[in-house]
Amino acid sequence: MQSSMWSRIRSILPPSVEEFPRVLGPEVDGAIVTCMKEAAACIYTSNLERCGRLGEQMMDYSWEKLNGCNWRDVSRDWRTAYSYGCLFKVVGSCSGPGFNKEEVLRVCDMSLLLGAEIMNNVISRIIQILSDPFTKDYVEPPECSEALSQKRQKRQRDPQGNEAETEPNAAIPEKIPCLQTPVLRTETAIPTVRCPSLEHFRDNYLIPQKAVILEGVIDHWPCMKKWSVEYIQKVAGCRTVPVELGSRYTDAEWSQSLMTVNEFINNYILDQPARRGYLAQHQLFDQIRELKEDIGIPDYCCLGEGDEEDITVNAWFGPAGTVSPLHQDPQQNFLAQVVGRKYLRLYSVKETEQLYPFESSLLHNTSQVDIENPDTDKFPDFAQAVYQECILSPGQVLFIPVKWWHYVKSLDISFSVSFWWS
Ligand SMILES: O=C(O)CCC(=O)C(=O)O
Ligand SMILES: [Fe+2]
Repeated sequence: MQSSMWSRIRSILPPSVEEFPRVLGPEVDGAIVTCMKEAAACIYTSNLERCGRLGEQMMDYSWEKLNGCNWRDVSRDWRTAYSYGCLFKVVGSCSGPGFNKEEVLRVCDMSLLLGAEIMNNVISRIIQILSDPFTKDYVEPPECSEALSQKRQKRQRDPQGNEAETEPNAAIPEKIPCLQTPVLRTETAIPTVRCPSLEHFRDNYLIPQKAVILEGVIDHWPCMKKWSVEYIQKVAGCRTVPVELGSRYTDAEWSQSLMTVNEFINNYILDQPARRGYLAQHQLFDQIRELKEDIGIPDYCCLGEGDEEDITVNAWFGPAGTVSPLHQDPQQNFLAQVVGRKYLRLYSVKETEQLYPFESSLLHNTSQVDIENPDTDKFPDFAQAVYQECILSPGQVLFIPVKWWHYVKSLDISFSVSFWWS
């Protein structure tokens, strides 16, 4: 069984040990450099079990370096060493007995999430092989199938309590309530335009920096028909992703954790746990190619000066009730709503003083005000700040001008995709 998987992985590795990369950056200890040389040699002497063990050692050792300081200070050399460790471990696991696809995928994802790109994206290419149903030892991961689909129910309730037939792709379980839909005032409503021309959008919204909801611009994206909790589980269930735990990132007890999409969905979407979980601000589409094929890039991004590769595409997937506290970002944003609804409140840059940004450099782009329950003694000018708001529904794309403050709360199980561009 394993031989097919291993032979496909072997075929994308360099043909001889001489062609295997030898160099790790100068910051990496000599012991790890030696480990790497030996592990590489093991591939070509078919000592694959030892290769896997050495990979594990490299991962463990580099792990300490990756976690010993702030993420932004972690050296690229150590991230590279970590990824080589992952590669060797994968070689050991795919070639030996007891091959466990989920475990191998987990190691690959750890490399994508924490490591650096190595050998022309070899880890992503291994993931492709693992995900290819025509590779002989492909097995449907148990968590991705039967047991979970049985957990789901066929009907949903709207906030008023009326029963509605669920769309075939909605698959929202009945026990997850939707939040009460806020009632919006017409004076504060963000305007909506249908398929504006590039020039119209540029002249009326981009240049004057005005928020607007675009309609009809993502209807043709496959995600609009395909995405549901069930589909995400099918395509990505066994993949490891970062999840934010806690009500909001400004809370003291907020943290982040790595878990599989199945664990996230079972524990934080299908169940109602004490802590909220949110797969937030993650570049999921760089990690999972199949999902990237379901989305596009809004045409209006071409009005920016950057190239398409400079656009940061983030996934935001979570239950009803996720909150992104009032904050601003340094780029223009198209927030595309694919599944469920979100309430958004926007304040222009002009209102900044009345929003009381935190003073620390880490949180200076975040307001101290809890906008749903503002402390008027501490933040007396907040009530005067002028805002706009909307309920963003599936198929709508909100343009949030650069540095505009935004507060976001999901009203249903929700999946949005944001495009940060300049
Ligand atoms: O949807 C959310 O929770 C936050 C989205 C956001 O802040 C962004 O796209 O910049
Ligand atoms: Fe944001």
